[in-house]
Amino acid sequence: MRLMPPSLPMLRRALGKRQLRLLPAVVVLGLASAALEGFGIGLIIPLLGIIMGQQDQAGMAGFSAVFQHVGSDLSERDRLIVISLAILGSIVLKNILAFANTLLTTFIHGKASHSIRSALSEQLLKVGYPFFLQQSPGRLLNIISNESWRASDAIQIMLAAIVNASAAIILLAFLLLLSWQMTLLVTLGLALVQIAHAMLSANLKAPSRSVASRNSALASQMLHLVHAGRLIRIFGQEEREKAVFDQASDSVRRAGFVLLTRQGALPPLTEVLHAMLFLAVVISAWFADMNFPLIVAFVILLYRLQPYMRALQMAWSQLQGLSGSLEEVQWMLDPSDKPEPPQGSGPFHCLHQGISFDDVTFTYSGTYSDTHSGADQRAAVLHAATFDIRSGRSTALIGRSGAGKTTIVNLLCRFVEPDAGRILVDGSPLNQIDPSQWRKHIALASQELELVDGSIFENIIYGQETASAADAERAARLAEAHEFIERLPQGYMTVVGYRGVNLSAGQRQRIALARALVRDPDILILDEATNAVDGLSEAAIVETLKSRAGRRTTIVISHHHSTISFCDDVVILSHGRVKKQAPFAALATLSMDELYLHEPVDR
Ligand SMILES: Nc1ncnc2c1ncn2[C@@H]1O[C@H](COP(=O)(O)OP(=O)(O)OP(=O)(O)O)[C@@H](O)[C@H]1O
Repeated sequence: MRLMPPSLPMLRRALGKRQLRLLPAVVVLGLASAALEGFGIGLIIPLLGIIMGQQDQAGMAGFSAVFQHVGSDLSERDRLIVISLAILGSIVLKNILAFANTLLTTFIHGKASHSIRSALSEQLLKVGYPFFLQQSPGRLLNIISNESWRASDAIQIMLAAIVNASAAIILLAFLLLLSWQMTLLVTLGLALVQIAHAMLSANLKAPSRSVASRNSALASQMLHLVHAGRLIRIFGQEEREKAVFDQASDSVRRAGFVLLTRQGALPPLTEVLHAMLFLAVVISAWFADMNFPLIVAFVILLYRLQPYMRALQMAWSQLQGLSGSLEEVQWMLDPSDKPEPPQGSGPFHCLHQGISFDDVTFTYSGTYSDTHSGADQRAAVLHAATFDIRSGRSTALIGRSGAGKTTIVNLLCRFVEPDAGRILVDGSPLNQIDPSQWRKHIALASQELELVDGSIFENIIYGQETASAADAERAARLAEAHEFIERLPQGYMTVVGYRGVNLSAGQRQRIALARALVRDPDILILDEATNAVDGLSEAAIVETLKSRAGRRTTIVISHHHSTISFCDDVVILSHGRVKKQAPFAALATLSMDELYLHEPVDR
């Protein structure tokens, strides 16, 4: 049985140093309002004494006798009024303090929730790119959109538990001062109830995890419906997809039902156990021949204690019920099992001689599902690749589909790192260069890089915020995009929509190319960057690139002869191996198919 609530370190981290410093104030306010409540209830002893004409202190000792003394030098009438006003005053003050505590805990909860979401987004931005190749997007979406909110709920539950625990401690102290024997009985009873509660709560972890994993699967299904709208319709898969979605949704319902029914059994059970305890105390007090006002004060205190104790015990089971969500959030925030971001701190100012791949071997690591199904054995996609990309020249990377061209781009941009071999930049290992400095000198236009949901202008200057409207227009002209942008009713201010859905594929590509060109990069990488552009526009783009070749290092990946026609060098890849590197002029007469089939060089 766990004595600590689950994922406490994660919650502590979410609270942060500043919010943790506010926790003592929560405790003090909780203690003070409970003390006022206990004080008010204690004053019932003299109040009842006056009403019942029972002014003697028979059966009273210590603290209860102190209460019985309150206002004893006043007349009976005045004493009644003063004690009543004191009771009312303590109730008003107690509620003011309770409200102040609500404000404080709400503030802390809001800050902590924000800090969880912010930490999640930071982790997503910081983590090494292979993380996204390994993890299911549905799982990540579920953690950010669902589980993070549940983790926030856990913080609220914990804060409420602190307030309830403070109140319970004070009320127990008052009980102790009234009668230590009876309090011992109460404490023993409460401990037994807590043990029963903790044993039953332990059953909540498994269903909680099951809810979290089924929610991930449902989120994947939702993503699929959103992204595959055309695919589903053209293949007439609506009914099948509906059935798959309903199954995923129903599976969440079933897992949730198990969790909620197990959780739901706890409050009635706790209430019955508390009622039994309450009656046991009343009966014992009667047998012990306690003074009547004292019994009343004790019973009222006990009655007031019960909701706090019940809330504390429910907090325990609620935290257990949220353990699946907390574990998911904790997993995402934990950097220890995540791919590291690229390292290196060396400066990079500009490319002088060139980039060399020296015996580079690379294998994509398995996805999350592969790892879990034991199918983590992947073949290398680059085998001891050795070739040069010379500075100030244009190099074409060609090869059949799956040959490893985009993988080379991923390695160059440091999205992934070689398993063996080295990539050298002007003779220095790339992995020793500061990745952000390196990437500042690269611009990538690729079929996979999406547009952001904003205007065309925002898309062109993305990552180059200092660029002016004139810069954006110049880049758009180079990318053969200016003409069509001008024809749009809102011109450069046209909103492209999510992933650029409002534009054609060729228009999207030209904007992506303009986005790369506006950076005026040292190294320009075009990975199938114009394959959806019409022939005329593509020819014009190639002409532009040709006229500007020599000003920068350009790497072009394409299956079209015309697109690579301006290149100085060509690297031919086949099944992850470099078959040949040669000046393009020497092979320019060969068709793409002939180039792909080119005989390997002897090494
Ligand atoms: N994220 C990934 N996880 C696992 N394997 C991958 C991943 N991305 C690519 N691969 C594999 O790596 C190999 C090379 O892929 P790559 O995308 O580099 O090929 P390519 O030459 O660019 O192909 P294309 O011309 O079709 O774009 C392929 O066999 C592919 O299946």
